[in-house]
Amino acid sequence: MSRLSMRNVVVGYGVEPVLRGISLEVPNGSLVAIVGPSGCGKTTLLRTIAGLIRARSGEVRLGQRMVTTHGIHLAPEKRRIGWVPQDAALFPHLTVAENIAFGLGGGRRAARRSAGEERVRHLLCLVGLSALAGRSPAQLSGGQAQRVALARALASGPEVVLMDEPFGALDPLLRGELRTEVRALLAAEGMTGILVTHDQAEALSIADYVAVMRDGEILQFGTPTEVYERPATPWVATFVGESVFLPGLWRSGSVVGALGSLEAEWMPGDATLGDATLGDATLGNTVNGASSGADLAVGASPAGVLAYDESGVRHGSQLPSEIRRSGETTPITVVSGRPAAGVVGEDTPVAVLIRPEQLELKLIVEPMLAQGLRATVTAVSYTGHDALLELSLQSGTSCMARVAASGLLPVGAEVTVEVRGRVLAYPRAGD
Ligand SMILES: Nc1ncnc2c1ncn2[C@@H]1O[C@H](COP(=O)(O)OP(=O)(O)OP(=O)(O)O)[C@@H](O)[C@H]1O
Repeated sequence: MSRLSMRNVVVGYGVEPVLRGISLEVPNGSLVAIVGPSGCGKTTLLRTIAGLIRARSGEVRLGQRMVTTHGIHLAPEKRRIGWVPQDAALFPHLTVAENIAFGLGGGRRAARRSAGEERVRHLLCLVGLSALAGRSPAQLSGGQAQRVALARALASGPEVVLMDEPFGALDPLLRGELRTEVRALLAAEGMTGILVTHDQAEALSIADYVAVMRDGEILQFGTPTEVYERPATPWVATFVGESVFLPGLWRSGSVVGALGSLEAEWMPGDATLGDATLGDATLGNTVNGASSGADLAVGASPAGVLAYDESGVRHGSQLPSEIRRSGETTPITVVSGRPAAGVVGEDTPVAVLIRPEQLELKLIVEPMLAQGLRATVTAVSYTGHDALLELSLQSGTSCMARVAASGLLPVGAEVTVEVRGRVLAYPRAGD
């Protein structure tokens, strides 16, 4: 069941929309991380859910309640939303317990009265601050203040807790600790959370689902593993993690390029696929009654990319962003796709995604005996637990490999390179 559902939401401050047809289904009790470059609309998305800004069109549903739709805009205080801002924003003249009680509603006076209530004591205990109930915010560390802000947001038992960069101002160690705590707290209260973060690693490590935004659109919504291992587009791949893209040629199920012949999977990507490409795709959201996970066929023609349902009815004209039926256009997200065997033309130029950890390196000790593809280490970026090595392949192509710090190799080392697992092949725009 979806706790939060958004369909086709368009929001803007001026003429140009900032959110351009957002559709999102957040399952009950899950934690969703929203990532995307600065200015792409993450905070605007949270503000829209909270009702702090009116949508121009589209629908927002919280649980069973439609809170935004044509002509309807439920006031923020009636939405049962908890909000955790970046800087805690506690009331300086209220104690810790009173700040938490403020979240129960009724204003400051009511907060002073209800500071000793069972619910407040429970929340103080939940965030580990029972001993500091009587302190003023000025006497708290940054991490403690954020815990109070979280408890305040949870106080009224909201349907959804929105968190806008809640750990942004904290040092990395505390950040790590607090995010684990927040996840546990939301789970303990059975609440649904939406977290905006600038830290991709944080998003991938704590969220049940990650939404990757760019220019007011959600490019991909999926589990951290789906988003990292099967990014919808090359841009998403690069945004969520270290990526190496190498050119190659598609040969029915494999790609031939600088790293030899690699087993590969075709990804529909956001570029034009060329003529007569047809394959399967999985719908990432709910559209016109077709539920999340429904199978679609994806095709491409010179006019654009098309989607078909099981009965062969054409649904869309511009995947992955829209689906059309009976003249109505609904945004969709295709979370996976692959061509029917043999349909992508042989020797179609592709960009191959390789994650640095997919490259296995072996130091060449006996050059005469070494077999396979060779490379030279040209730079080392040491991060403590592991390191990124830049490599120059025999062909002159550069790529990157991640190795454990214990397997660190010096600049100039000669190695053989092998690719672990399947690689992803994206159509190369403009070829
Ligand atoms: N009150 C406002 N009035 C006019 N434009 C605004 C307003 N708030 C935000 N914007 C614009 O809307 C766009 C999206 O802003 P938003 O704050 O939602 O982005 P963001 O992804 O949260 O960015 P960041 O990661 O930097 O916090 C930006 O271009 C911003 O300049």
